[in-house]
Amino acid sequence: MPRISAKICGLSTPDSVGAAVRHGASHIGFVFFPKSPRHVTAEQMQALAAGVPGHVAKVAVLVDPDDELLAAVAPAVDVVQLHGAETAERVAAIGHATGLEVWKAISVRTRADLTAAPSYRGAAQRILYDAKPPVGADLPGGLGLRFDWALLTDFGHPLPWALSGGIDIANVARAVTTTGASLVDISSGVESAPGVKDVDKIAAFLKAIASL
Ligand SMILES: O=C(O)c1ccccc1NCC(=O)[C@H](O)[C@H](O)COP(=O)(O)O
Repeated sequence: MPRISAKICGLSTPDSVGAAVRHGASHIGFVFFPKSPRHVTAEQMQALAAGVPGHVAKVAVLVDPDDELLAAVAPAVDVVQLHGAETAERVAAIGHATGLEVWKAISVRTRADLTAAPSYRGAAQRILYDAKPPVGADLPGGLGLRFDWALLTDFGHPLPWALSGGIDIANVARAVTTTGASLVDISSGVESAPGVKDVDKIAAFLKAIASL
């Protein structure tokens, strides 16, 4: 079992899913957000997820999802990752309704942004710290942006957590050393263009993770 686990996010082709699974991703993410170049439909996700072995957790990345979308995607995944403005009450309700593990993404730019995390205790099972997008950005995540990882150095984490935002093969060792993360999430860093996953980058990244 590697010391550091990795979620490869924003997969939309059989090749990229295959590369993530073959090279040891612990989690694979599917984005349900029409404005995203990584957007997949529930039907596409079901086809992509069909052959994924049980030890690789499938994560549905959702932004303020309604109950209809949740009902469509939940049966085919293991985790729901909420990347919108979901309150703790909504996060808890989604957990109860789906019976799935729920992760809440927190957008971070300053230390003050971290104060949102404790409010999800008892509602989410994990916090995903991601970089805060610029005002007016089309996407709430998947922008390849980093936040100041030193903000997490002495933070008293209220829940299990993962580190996200602008991670790539060149900086992942520093990301892990600085923050103490044991689960990292990557999307743009293993792409050749927005939404286009590069199987060689996926393989190289997961190889690098395994050696940390
Ligand atoms: O990736 C997207 O397009 C996306 C769209 C809408 C909501 C969330 C999205 N991504 C969330 C993720 O989990 C990404 O992996 C995370 O933001 C890190 O992305 P990156 O900085 O590109 O590695």
